[in-house]
Parts: sequence; C-alpha cells; structure tokens
Amino acid sequence: MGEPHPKLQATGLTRTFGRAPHAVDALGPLELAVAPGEFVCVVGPSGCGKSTLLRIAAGLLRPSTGTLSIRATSPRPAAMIFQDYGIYDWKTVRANVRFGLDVQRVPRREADARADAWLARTGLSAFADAYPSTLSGGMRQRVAIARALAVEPELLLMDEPFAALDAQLRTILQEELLDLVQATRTTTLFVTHSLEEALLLGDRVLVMSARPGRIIAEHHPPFPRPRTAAVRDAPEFTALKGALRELLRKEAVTA
Ligand SMILES: Nc1ncnc2c1ncn2[C@@H]1O[C@H](COP(=O)(O)OP(=O)(O)OP(=O)(O)O)[C@@H](O)[C@H]1O
Repeated sequence: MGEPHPKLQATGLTRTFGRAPHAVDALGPLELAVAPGEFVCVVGPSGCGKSTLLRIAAGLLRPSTGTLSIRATSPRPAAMIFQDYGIYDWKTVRANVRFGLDVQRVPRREADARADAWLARTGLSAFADAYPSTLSGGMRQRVAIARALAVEPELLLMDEPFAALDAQLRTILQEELLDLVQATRTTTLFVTHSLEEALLLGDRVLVMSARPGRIIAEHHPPFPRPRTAAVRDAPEFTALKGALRELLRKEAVTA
C-alpha cells in the first residue's frame, strides 16, 4: 500500500523579508509533508521562521521561492489559532464560535446547533451569551479553539496557542486539545516552544535550525494513541525531551 497523498506539502520553500542589503532570510529551504490526520509539531529557536511557515500555510504570506500546497476539497481548508486568541470582543462567545460558519454561509439553525455542540465540547455552554472580555485567558483560548474546530477544517494551524497561559491552565488545555484532536483526527501543524507540549500532542516533532529555518531533526514520540496525559511520566518522554532540549540549545547558540 502506498503512502496517502499529503494534506500539506512544502517543496523548496523559502521566505526572505525586505531587500538587500537589509534582507532577512527567515525560512528554508524547507521540505515538509503532512499526512491526512497527522499532528505535526514544530519546535525551533526564537526567530527561526516558525510563524512564517504557518502564515504561508494559512495563505497570509507568499513564499519567496518554492511552493506550499494543501490538498483540500473545500474552498477554505485551513483554520488558524494564534497565541493572542484572535477572537472578537464585540461578539458573544456563541457568535464567535459561529463566526466561521457564518462566513461559510451555513444556515442559521445548523450553525447554531454546531456552535452549541462545540461550546459543550469545550466546556463553554454556560458562557455562550457572555462577551469574551469577561472571560479568563484559558476560557478565551477555548473560544478560539471551538471557533476553529467548529468549521471542521481540513487543516488546523496553531501558532503557540497556549503561550500566554499560566502553566497550570496550559496543561489543562493541552490535555483538552489532545482529546479533541484524537476524536476528530484533524490534520494539524502546531508551533510551540514547549517540548512537553510537542511530545504530548505530536505524531511527529520537527526541529528547525536557527534562521533561516530548515528541518534538522524529526522524532516520532513512541506513545500509542489514544494518548493520555500519563505519557508525561514515561521514561521515554523524559529521555526524548532531554535529547530535543540539547539539540535546541546547540541551535540557539548558533542563532
Ligand atoms: N514582516 C516582516 N518583516 C521583516 N522581517 C520579518 C517579518 N516577519 C518576520 N520577520 C523576521 O523573520 C524571522 C522569522 O520570524 P518568525 O516570526 O517566523 O520566527 P519564529 O520562529 O516564529 O519566532 P518566535 O519563536 O520568536 O515566535 C525573524 O528574524 C523576524 O524578525
């Protein structure tokens, strides 16, 4: 049996910002293939081009050279979740979660039902009519997750989604996301600084070099799915985390 066609494929992908003599080579050349249903985490030193990669995948930025293609069946295949929530303070929680469905012109009744189902899955039902400014950071990020998943994206792009949260909330949301993506099998490209997060969530963890970011290592955390938070206590988890930390330390020195 052959490999399935990748959901996302990048070939010779580079991005440079600005012009000589002040040009900044931010990314690549980078080769990447993400299989349908795969959860790929990207770690790398600060400024190595991780967000640039995600922004290209989201169609927010063009590559300088090379290509990034998404094999999709819908006109808007990707949903993105940012570190700073990216939700609308002037819309209620329910309206935020329904937003992508409204853009897709899903009929009102169906959109409400789907939004309510996602509010329930993310523990937000009691806050459906509240405005985001009245919610905690963790709740706000749940709204962003519910909104992204409600459109049933073919590709989920997450850029440091939990970076602004305190350690305890971060752990809780990591575990919630683990359950959600294991249930939906959404293809996901996830950028993080947290090695724990990458090892807990990822089918694959890619390590990027210092800028311009290329992929210099790849690990397959050997934890069968469905995973639970208990994998954090496995000796392999600690060993892999140590190996990745060492690799990143070397890259940070050359950055
Ligand atoms: N619009 C822009 N104009 C000029 N330079 C940019 C622009 N966007 C990003 N860069 C530069 O490109 C490089 C890569 O940035 P990017 O944000 O992709 O890195 P990152 O790996 O996501 O960083 P971090 O981990 O700190 O969030 C950095 O040196 C950054 O300063």
